[in-house]
Amino acid sequence: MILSLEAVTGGYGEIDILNGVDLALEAGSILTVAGTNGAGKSTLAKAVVGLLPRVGGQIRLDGHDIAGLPAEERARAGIGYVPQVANVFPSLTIEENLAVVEGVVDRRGRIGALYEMFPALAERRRFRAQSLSGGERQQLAFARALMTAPRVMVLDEPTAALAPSRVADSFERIATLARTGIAVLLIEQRARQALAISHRGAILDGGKVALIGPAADLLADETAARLFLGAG
Ligand SMILES: Nc1ncnc2c1ncn2[C@@H]1O[C@H](COP(=O)(O)OP(=O)(O)OP(=O)(O)O)[C@@H](O)[C@H]1O
Repeated sequence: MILSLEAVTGGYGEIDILNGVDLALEAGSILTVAGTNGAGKSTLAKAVVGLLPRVGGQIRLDGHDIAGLPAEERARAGIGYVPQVANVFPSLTIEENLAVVEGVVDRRGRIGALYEMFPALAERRRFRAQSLSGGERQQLAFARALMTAPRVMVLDEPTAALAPSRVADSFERIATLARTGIAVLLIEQRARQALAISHRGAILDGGKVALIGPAADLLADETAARLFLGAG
């Protein structure tokens, strides 16, 4: 397992939002985390990447406990993150947004590879990020996270800001990413579509994993479907 969580707790103030989460993710696989609003999905993403003020339990990357490391060190260790609200620098150009990412080996080569993966960004490389659509900004945030060649990508609702016509493309890109060996922790409201490209799925409820298993089993599980998967 490239990433494993054991009895992870944590929250923002006194109250725990995560109440003992156990999860494991294999290299090159996609694990979808679904659940109702407020279940703690974004909080879980923050716990993994190091942005939650208070975390307990164990978070292991390649067997090493990283729960005590600050976000920059987790990024350096191989964890990429695309938050729900795309974090790009609006006044910088697309190329500058990629060029300013720290800790990159072979910056030119990396930017070239990412332009191949995101042709829309390549076309607009000299434009400021503020001129991009929501979906393009998401692509830029994605590309920024990939600059450091992460081994694990944590994606918090990557399709939320997309026009419906772009959603399938985005899921396809995520599937491609996993085929390159990157492990993907995918937080999604569009649970059915996300599970369709995932190896495993977990349902978070009240800050705990209520159900976990192969994605196909979750899709076929009537209780999961009724309670958690919704129409998406
Ligand atoms: N920065 C914060 N400070 C305090 N409480 C927060 C903060 N962010 C989230 N919460 C609370 O933590 C709980 C879980 O929120 P979280 O965003 O993790 O849920 P979620 O499952 O991602 O939901 P959604 O799908 O709506 O994003 C909610 O009760 C929310 O109000």
